[in-house]
Amino acid sequence: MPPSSIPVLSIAPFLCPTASHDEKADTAATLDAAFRTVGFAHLTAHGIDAAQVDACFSWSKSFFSLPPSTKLLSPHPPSGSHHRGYSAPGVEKLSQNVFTPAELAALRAVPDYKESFDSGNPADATQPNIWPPEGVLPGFQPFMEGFFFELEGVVKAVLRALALALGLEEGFLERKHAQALFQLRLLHYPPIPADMLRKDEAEVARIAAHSDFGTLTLLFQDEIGGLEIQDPVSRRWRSADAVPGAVLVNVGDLLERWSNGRWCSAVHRVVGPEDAEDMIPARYSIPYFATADPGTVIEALPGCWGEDNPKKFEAVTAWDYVQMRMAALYAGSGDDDDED
Ligand SMILES: O=C(O)CCC(=O)C(=O)O
Ligand SMILES: [Fe+2]
Repeated sequence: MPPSSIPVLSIAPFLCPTASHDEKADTAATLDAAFRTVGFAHLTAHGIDAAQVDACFSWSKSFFSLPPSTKLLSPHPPSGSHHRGYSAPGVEKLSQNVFTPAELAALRAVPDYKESFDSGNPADATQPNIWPPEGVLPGFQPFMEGFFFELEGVVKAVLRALALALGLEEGFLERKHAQALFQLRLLHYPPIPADMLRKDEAEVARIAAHSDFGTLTLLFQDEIGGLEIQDPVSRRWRSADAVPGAVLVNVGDLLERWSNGRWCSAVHRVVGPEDAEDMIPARYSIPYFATADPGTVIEALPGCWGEDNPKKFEAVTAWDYVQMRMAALYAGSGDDDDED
């Protein structure tokens, strides 16, 4: 496994009102290059206090440590289109590290061994938040609502950089995300026997290889590791461990389409850490999924097509695109997978 070669760049020029045009242009060009080749970048100077990120991980641990029956008081609805609340991994006794043959068999039946809690913009009427009942984890809801809006600020800074990279007016992409119908997800991968996650003969993944649906995803992860990104050209996997103080950002499928394939939505997965022996420890991560406002028409952006580079995709609204992807995801499965 080659060491991570995901570019690390400061997004500060798009958060600082006094940044010069040259500083912005440099950052925009670096981000553009990263998204054209890797589809991912580590962003430093993103403006979110380390203490806030730590606090979010603490809330996540507190939530997932609740008894299963308490977590299920804020259940993710059975439909795939309302992405809020708690989704269980489908096996019981999550917190135990002792696996009986029956439990191992149950584990094998679970494609992605993880549990999650999703929340979104409190103003999103189509997907209302589903919080734990009053008295369960006081302070959790206000923290998540505040953190949601902090992360919105980072997404918007990235969108300003991307617009500039295309020679567009800086607010062009940001305005297409004005409603901020985004999704903040807490993810917990419980401890699991190491041999079940061996890459060659993996029986379950922490999260199977996939690409994200929307425009951009931000990701904070703990130090356990295991996130891998597939190189879009060579198809080789490279590890994408956390860079202290940075947030990872990646291109989603909608942005790949919108940019006419200029920016790549790279396939990624979470596997067991390489040096794990008997048990792979728990892992926590915090993805934040951004997408364009539902009525936005997604067709090749200016600067992404021309005579030598024709439009590759038909125009579609952001809403229709998500519906189309959801329909494909849930077709025939009859279950409630929670892919983003
Ligand atoms: O847990 C991680 O590090 C990655 C999560 C992810 O890729 C996703 O939820 O889409
Ligand atoms: Fe993902």
